[in-house]
Amino acid sequence: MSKICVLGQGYIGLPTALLFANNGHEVVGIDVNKRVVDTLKAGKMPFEEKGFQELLDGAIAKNAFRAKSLAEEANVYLVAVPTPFDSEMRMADLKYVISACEMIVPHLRKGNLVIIESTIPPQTCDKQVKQILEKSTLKMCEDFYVSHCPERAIPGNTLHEMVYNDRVIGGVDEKSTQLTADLYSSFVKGNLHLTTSTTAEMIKLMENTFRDVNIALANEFAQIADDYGIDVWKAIEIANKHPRVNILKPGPGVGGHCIAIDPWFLTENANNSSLIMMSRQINDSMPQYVLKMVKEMLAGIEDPTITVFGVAYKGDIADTRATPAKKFIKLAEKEGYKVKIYDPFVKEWCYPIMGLEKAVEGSDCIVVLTDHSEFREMDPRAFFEGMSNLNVFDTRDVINIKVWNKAKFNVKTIGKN
Ligand SMILES: NC(=O)c1ccc[n+]([C@@H]2O[C@H](COP(=O)([O-])OP(=O)(O)OC[C@H]3O[C@@H](n4cnc5c(N)ncnc54)[C@H](O)[C@@H]3O)[C@@H](O)[C@H]2O)c1
Ligand SMILES: CC(=O)N[C@@H]1[C@@H](OP(=O)(O)OP(=O)(O)OC[C@H]2O[C@@H](n3ccc(=O)[nH]c3=O)[C@H](O)[C@@H]2O)O[C@H](CO)[C@@H](O)[C@@H]1O
Repeated sequence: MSKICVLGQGYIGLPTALLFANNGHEVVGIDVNKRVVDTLKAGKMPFEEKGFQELLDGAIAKNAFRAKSLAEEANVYLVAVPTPFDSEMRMADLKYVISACEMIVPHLRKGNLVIIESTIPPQTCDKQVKQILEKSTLKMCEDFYVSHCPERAIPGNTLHEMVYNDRVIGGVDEKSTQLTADLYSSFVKGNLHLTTSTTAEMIKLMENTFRDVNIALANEFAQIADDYGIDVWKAIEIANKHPRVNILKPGPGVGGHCIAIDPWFLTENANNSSLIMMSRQINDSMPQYVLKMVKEMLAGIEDPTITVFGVAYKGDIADTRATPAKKFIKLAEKEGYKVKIYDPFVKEWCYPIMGLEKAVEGSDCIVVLTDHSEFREMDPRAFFEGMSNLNVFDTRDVINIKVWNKAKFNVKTIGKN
């Protein structure tokens, strides 16, 4: 059994802390946000996902988890704080990782293990983390151990993937790797892949960059297909029957906490990363492309009102971080459109979210930006009466075109025009 201090009680740190607590360890969850700590102290989850509350209840019942604001002595420190993108410098902003490591320094003792789960640029463990932790006067690899164990669970299915995904474990030396592997084997059922810290840092970024570049390719294919008047979705489906082809889906752009950010962590120190940067640019330009297509549909309508269906960054979750919907809405407003929003998952956002009927009232066009399952099954005859014009533009190929055509909608889909 280890005593583990987990710094950062967010989407990643909290479920990780609870998995350790439910599997034989004593865990202290540390967060600088008082609201998070108070909510946990009251036995409640600060955010919702499948299975989280049960895991918290289990950890509390075992007396294996408590939350507080300041770090304390432990055998293991696990860092899961944000690593946002500094858009001005085009670099990872490591201020939270640095402050978390500084919080550990006064408590660091011989034999301790420090694990960074936050996504970090290559060599962060070997350079910045080492430099800060050695302020304790202890020496890395002699007195204390460090590893990077990147988190690769997908939002929406976090718990399952935390337990069943393979894990990459990269220590700054072999002992760090082994200590970390022993610890994670207490709850991980996937394989543990042991490597160096710099390789582990690189692997995490490569995975998300691969996805970003693949989506950029799909988005470019969609625009080419629009020029030729063919259906890119069908074309991708058939191309993917090839045993060595796997093209992802086009859409309104790439959102979320990771895929739109992590590729930049690879470019910050690279001599040549033009493909990665170009892919970022293509994905970031998709809201403009969607607006161009919507404008074509609305030609001739004066002062149009549009209704956005879905502002979550992807389907069936309430997460709006870095959602491409925000850029689309800003561009549409700049164009002079009145924008109303419906999202069955998102309850509060920087723009007001309306009930379905109110959101479509007086609207000239529905623009589907998120692939929520509800949109797949939707029959517009249940709510379209108050609309001024019957147009729908689908950026996710999610609506049932036959059903919408029956309701007399003019339907357009990205990559299908
Ligand atoms: N969310 C995901 O799906 C996901 C998946 C894989 C990897 N990651 C990576 O994991 C890391 C954490 O992401 P997240 O989504 O959990 O972030 P989050 O914003 O949900 O939570 C981070 C928490 O850390 C706290 N914090 C900040 N500085 C602190 C400090 N010095 N000490 C203690 N707490 C501190 C914040 O108050 C916040 O509650 C990031 O590097 C992210 O890129 C996230
Ligand atoms: C390599 C990988 O799998 N990494 C995952 C990823 O999780 P995520 O939720 O951020 O990832 P996605 O589901 O890819 O969504 C991102 C955006 O891309 C859009 N999209 C997606 C597929 C597609 O075909 N066409 C699209 O347009 C989608 O709508 C959304 O806006 O990063 C996490 C943190 O590092 C990882 O932990 C997690 O494993």
